[in-house]
Amino acid sequence: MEVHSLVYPHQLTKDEQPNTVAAFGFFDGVHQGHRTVIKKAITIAAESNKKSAVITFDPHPSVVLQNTKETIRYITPIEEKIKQIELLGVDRLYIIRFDKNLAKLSPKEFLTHFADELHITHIVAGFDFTFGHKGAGNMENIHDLVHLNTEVTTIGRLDFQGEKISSTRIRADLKRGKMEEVERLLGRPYTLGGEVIHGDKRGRTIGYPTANIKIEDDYVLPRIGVYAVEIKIDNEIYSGMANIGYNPTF
Ligand SMILES: Cc1cc2nc3c(=O)[nH]c(=O)nc-3n(C[C@H](O)[C@H](O)[C@H](O)COP(=O)(O)O)c2cc1C
Ligand SMILES: Nc1ncnc2c1ncn2[C@@H]1O[C@H](COP(=O)(O)OP(=O)(O)O)[C@@H](O)[C@H]1O
Repeated sequence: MEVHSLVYPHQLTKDEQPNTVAAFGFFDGVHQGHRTVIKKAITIAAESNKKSAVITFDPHPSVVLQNTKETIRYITPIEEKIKQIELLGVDRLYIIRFDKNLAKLSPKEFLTHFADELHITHIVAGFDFTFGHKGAGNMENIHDLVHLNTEVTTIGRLDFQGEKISSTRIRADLKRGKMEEVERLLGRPYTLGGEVIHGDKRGRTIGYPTANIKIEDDYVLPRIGVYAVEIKIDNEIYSGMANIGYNPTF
């Protein structure tokens, strides 16, 4: 997968880009709803002999729009999101930096710059996707805003047990430790990654070799507790137990 990080205004031109079908959205979690949108773009691309792409943003719009000093946490911080999107078999990923200038673009300007000028001739997004200043562009008015030759496919709402599958719902489930539900909504087990660092070397003395994982990316962590886990080290999978929390005794 080719990954392109773009800042508005980008310098790419239509002639340099392949004819592309792109899925648009923030895609935090790359959950079942997101996968349906992305897979649709891949299918259309294969049928029409075009390249498939995902257009996403970083950081989350709320960082810029609400001017928050709080660290925003993600189900899939950007590196994890890249990994998950690549696993779906997407040809190209465009990561657009969400900043104040981007937020000012009208829906029409947004489409001209990030669809037409990237040679995107087919846009795929979910029923509730919005774009442009104050989210004024949506999947209804997009038909009046896109280039005449650009096609649009809208994916209907994907539910689980009568409720929309959404990043907000998954974040809430992670915080409550409802990991089975998280897995169903994501379509895969929740994963996080980090570097193994030295601890107090206490575990090995009681028969449990431990790996202390330093989480540097901004993950939404599951509720404090002890979890059954699988650990991947150098492409080898091990079964284990993980403690998310503190050392109350030491
Ligand atoms: C089987 C097992 C039981 C543990 N029980 C406690 C405990 O009762 N209180 C505590 O503060 N930490 C407990 N720990 C956590 C350790 O203090 C330590 O944080 C952990 O093993 C990772 O660091 P290490 O590199 O020193 O092994 C336990 C760890 C293991 C593997
Ligand atoms: N449950 C769903 N069903 C259909 N499309 C969805 C669903 N959830 C998200 N999408 C679509 O996926 C893309 C990314 O959505 P985003 O706003 O990041 O998701 P969320 O609603 O999970 O916060 C958008 O095009 C959005 O419309």
